[in-house]
Amino acid sequence: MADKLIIFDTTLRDGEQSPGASMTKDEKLRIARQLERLKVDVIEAGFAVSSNGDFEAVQAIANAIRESTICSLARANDRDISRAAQALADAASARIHIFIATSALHMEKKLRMTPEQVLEQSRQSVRFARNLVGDIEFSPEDGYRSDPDFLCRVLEAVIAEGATTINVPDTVGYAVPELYGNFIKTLRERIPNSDQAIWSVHCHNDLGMAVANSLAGVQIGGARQVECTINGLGERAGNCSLEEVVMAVKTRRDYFGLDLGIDTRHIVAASRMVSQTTGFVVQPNKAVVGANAFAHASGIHQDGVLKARDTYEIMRAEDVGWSTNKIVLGKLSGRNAFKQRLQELGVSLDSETEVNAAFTRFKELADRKSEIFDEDILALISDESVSCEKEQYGFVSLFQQSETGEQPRARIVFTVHGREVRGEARGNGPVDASLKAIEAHVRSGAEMVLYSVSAISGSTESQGEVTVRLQNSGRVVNGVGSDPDIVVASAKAYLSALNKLQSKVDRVAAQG
Ligand SMILES: CC(=O)SCCNC(=O)CCNC(=O)[C@H](O)C(C)(C)COP(=O)(O)OP(=O)(O)OC[C@H]1O[C@@H](n2cnc3c(N)ncnc32)[C@H](O)[C@@H]1OP(=O)(O)O
Ligand SMILES: CC(C)C(=O)C(=O)O
Repeated sequence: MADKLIIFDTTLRDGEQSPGASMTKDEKLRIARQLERLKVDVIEAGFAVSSNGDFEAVQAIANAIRESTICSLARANDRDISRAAQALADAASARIHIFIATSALHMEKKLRMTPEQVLEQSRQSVRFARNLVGDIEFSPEDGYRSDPDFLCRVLEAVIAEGATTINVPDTVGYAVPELYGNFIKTLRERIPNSDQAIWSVHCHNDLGMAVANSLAGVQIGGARQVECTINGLGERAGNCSLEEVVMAVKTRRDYFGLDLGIDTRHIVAASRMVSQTTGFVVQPNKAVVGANAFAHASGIHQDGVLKARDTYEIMRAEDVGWSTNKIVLGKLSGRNAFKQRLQELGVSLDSETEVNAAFTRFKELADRKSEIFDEDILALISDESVSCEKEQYGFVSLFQQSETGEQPRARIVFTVHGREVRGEARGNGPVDASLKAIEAHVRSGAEMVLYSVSAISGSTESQGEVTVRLQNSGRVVNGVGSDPDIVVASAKAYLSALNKLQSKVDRVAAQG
């Protein structure tokens, strides 16, 4: 059987150390329940001594969560440890995480203690904690920048006192993968009782290498616990991101050869919950949980994914909690993706010529608009000019000008039986001026009985759809036009209605 990699989530402790990410007790409890659904092995719920609120949060989580081990951080002193033990009293499975800095810099400048004092305090604190809780994790803070000889002495001593997990933090994100992996390997080889503890990694992301360093600690160093946070939240540039490290180990099981207890289908929900709670937006290109992590925007990729998803996807979106992958239509999309979307929307065009006409219009639109929504496509298809039938009037271009205090004016170019004509007019508003500019040439005499505008999708980036109803000699027709520019959409709708009026006239004439 493969070794298991223990996932220790510290979103609620180190994640909360991110400036602005502080959480209430109820928020922490809600996230803890989601972490339990995710089947995280250990949840570091807080730092019980830090405030009454955090004590209560750790206590509430310890009371409520049954499936994960609940942990509280504590400095290497009796007061912190007692408070942690008190908060964890009702946990189904409790852990106290004791830390003290071991780098020369931290000992001298911050703790103002000699190495021998730190060694003795480490020993004593673990001994004290062991009388309260069986599961003790010990972290030499700034461990990666510590003198290895001294670190070996400290870690050997705390294991002898009963520490069950040894976590080697790269507190300031200074490590690089190979060196960090070898650092842990060396410690494990040099410390005689190293195999009496589980080795753990805790990496910060100051140089963007937290995940890579953690994985090197696992693969080269032999660590079997990774400390991480949802969305990589954490002090300064954050911690190793849970979703990335978990999916790396799962996706590359061929390389890591490790089992995980995580139910990855809850990852996206956890990411959203943490993002919503803290207000820290997840960047769209964030691995695994970013909105674009499973989205394809370019034609060649879309074509590949539609034929076989694994051409461009190394993980399944569904396995991390997305409902599916996404084909995002835009200016780089190709015909195959466009046709597939038409099919999904239940649109069937009669011929390849119609599809090509629609595709050309789609590309024109995509040049003006960064994302094409399904509603845009439906509007594009319903727009009469997709039809390959001969039309009398066709839109070409529009110029309009409006300024406060000035009467708007419009100049339009459109085709009449394929020949370009121009019209110019002033009106009460830009739309009125544009339609009058058409009428200046066409002189249909039709009466407008309805004009309505709606946004096709929810943002100002979306297309406007305009419906125009014209009435003439007892005939009533509707014209629809769509465009990101609603004045252009209005002109298109008007021309479309005129075409319908004209085709009714032609049909009546043909029927004799
Ligand atoms: C690398 C990490 O992420 S470590 C975790 C960091 N997280 C936090 O600090 C968040 C919660 N912290 C807090 O709420 C507060 O800092 C508290 C309650 C822990 C302590 O508050 P205060 O008692 O006011 O002390 P303050 O924070 O100003 O200074 C820290 C003290 O702890 C000492 N100390 C720091 N680390 C340790 C340690 N691991 N073990 C023992 N003492 C320590 C410092 O030397 C300093 O002691 P001093 O007051 O004698 O100079
Ligand atoms: C307490 C320890 C594990 C820590 O957060 C760090 O060193 O970054």
